Amino acid sequence: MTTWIRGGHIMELELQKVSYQYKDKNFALKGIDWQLPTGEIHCWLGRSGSGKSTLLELAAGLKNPTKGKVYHQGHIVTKPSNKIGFVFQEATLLNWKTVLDNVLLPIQLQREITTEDINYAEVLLEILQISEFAERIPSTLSGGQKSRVAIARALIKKPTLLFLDEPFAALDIITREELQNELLRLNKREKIAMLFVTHDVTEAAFLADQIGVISQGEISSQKKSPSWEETEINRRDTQKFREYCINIRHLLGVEHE
Ligand SMILES: Nc1ncnc2c1ncn2[C@@H]1O[C@H](COP(=O)(O)OP(=O)(O)OP(=O)(O)O)[C@@H](O)[C@H]1O
Repeated sequence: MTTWIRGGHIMELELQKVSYQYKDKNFALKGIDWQLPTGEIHCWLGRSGSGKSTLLELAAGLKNPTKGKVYHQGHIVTKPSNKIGFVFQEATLLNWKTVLDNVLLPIQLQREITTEDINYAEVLLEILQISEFAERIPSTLSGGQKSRVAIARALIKKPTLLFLDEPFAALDIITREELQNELLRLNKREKIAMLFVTHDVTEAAFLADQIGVISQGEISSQKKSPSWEETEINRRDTQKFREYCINIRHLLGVEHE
């Protein structure tokens, strides 16, 4: 396997001059370059309609660029692979299956489920603190609990890279922050790289090692996160974090809260 090293870092994902145009030609992504090193969390932040979801779909191999190339671990991407997981805004769980079976679904679609798979699904439910709901059906869960199931399902095939498209947009702020904390813990514990799309400045500031601001189909600016000495839970209450959020708002072109 080719391993791509850039500036001493192994690249999980690399976009090289990626362009895309919808057939009606009303919207285009223009020559986007991006590098996501192994184990980091990057956020693409932008207003509605700026092209975040389109770019994420290109990065995940759900769409193919009109021009340019996408690489995962040095291999060119033309379709989704087992090494990636995807979490969408809607949890899209099957209501006729239990939570455990929903988590195992990506495996069931490919091959026979083994005891090892079930054990791993149970570990994921435990990490995401939803073990007690394993035998429930999704329609009996809250929005936040469903999001946890969707994350567990995205991790069942042990991806090295997780794509998340505004997964917490419909949740209340407290649940949202709990799940953001959970993602950080997962990232540290399992060393999974994440590419997270959001229009929420605080969410991007909290999660990302690097933020790319997307505006009208281009990455208009990039910002590397400061190093945080505070624990992940307390970080949001610090002056340093608030100032960082203001900086990012300026990059987005937002002058007032
Ligand atoms: N299938 C499609 N055909 C034509 N245009 C599309 C299609 N899907 C999206 N677009 C257009 O592409 C642009 C970018 O859409 P995209 O969904 O990537 O933006 P976004 O930043 O993710 O927005 P949001 O935050 O509202 O989800 C928009 O102008 C949208 O109208």
